[in-house]
Amino acid sequence: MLKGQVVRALGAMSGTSLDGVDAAAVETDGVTISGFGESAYRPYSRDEQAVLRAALGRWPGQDGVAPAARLVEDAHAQLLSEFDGIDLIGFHGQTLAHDPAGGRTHQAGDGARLAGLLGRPVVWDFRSADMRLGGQGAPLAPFFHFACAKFIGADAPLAFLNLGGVGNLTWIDPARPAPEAEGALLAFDTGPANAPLNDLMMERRGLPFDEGGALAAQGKVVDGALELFLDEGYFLKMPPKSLDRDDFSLMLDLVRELDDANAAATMTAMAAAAVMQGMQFCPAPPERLLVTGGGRHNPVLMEMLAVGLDCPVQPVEAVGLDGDMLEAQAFAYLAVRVARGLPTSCPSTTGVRAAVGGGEISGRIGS
Ligand SMILES: Nc1ncnc2c1ncn2[C@@H]1O[C@H](COP(=O)(O)OP(=O)(O)OP(=O)(O)O)[C@@H](O)[C@H]1O
Ligand SMILES: CC(=O)N[C@H]1[C@@H]2OC[C@@H](O2)[C@@H](O)[C@@H]1O[C@H](C)C(=O)O
Repeated sequence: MLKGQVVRALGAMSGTSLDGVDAAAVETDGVTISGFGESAYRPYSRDEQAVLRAALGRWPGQDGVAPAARLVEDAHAQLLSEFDGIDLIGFHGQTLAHDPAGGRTHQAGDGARLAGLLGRPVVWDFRSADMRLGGQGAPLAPFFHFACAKFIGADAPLAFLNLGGVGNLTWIDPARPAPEAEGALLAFDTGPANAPLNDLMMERRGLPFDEGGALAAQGKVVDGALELFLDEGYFLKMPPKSLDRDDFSLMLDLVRELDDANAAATMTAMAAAAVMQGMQFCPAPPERLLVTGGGRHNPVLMEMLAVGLDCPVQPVEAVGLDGDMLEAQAFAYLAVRVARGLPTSCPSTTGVRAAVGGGEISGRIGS
């Protein structure tokens, strides 16, 4: 791929919430974002979710992993075949397990098979190269967040917060020349965000999540629970650092004795508290916190952040971005960087020893 050539890349993400696949097109040369294209979503059915859930925490070769991977590939093939005029695909796959301390991570889905099914080049396995060089393998969206900061014309430090199943924060100094430049980025997973609350809703109410924060709004945050939660060593650890979806499944125990509304309020407050704790690591106060991911649709969570932080907290829509598609767009952008041999992570985003480009390319990329 020629330097400076703008291509139309399609990114696809199947997130830790296991709700479905997001796909979105981005026009970019791998450095500058020229524009955003169409997007689409394919939810997983309840049966499909059960297959994925059964494979959570498992590694390649273990029971239930092969059917989960095939399901992920087929769901992507179905969704991505709807797009026309695509030069390159960035395929994240479905994280089933993530063990940064053990140096391994598992995203189900074979990009080579997907490339064959779609007849298009696919960049995939974005996290392994970073881990081989001592990195956490996550988060990887920060280089894209840096490009977004440039795209929106930011000229002072700002932060992006993704409230997915897990939360992740990227602090950015947009005055720096490139994302891998010293002092341009600091990134890490803040803690659990929606995943434990979703698990609580399923356990107590048979619902996938607390729509609009309605249940949490009826409850009270219980004294002492936040302190116990924040006692976890993870929150004191210096970034970079990353988490697996279920690293905090014990959180449910902290609210076991509470009624449904108080448990939901307390868990929502825990997600907010993890972010507030994380914000203290920012090298300089961000001018604003731009929130992406499904958690920005939860007004109770957003209000807790707004009250607890001393900078404006806004959904990314405030700057014209699409918070439902930012992660899919990130993998479109990262795919182009991989194709061009540019780095996708650096010491301050994943703890990797040196800036590195991660990703395998299947299929032939046009010039
Ligand atoms: N209207 C809403 N009210 C409350 N919460 C919501 C709403 N819409 C989405 N969410 C929350 O957002 C979650 C989905 O977020 P998102 O799609 O960003 O996660 P993900 O991409 O799967 O996760 P990750 O970023 O960790 O990979 C839902 O599971 C739910 O908890
Ligand atoms: C191992 C893995 O899949 N991690 C996800 C997860 O979901 C949110 C957070 O934890 C983040 O670290 C990452 O995803 C985003 C897309 C990232 O890599 O930036």
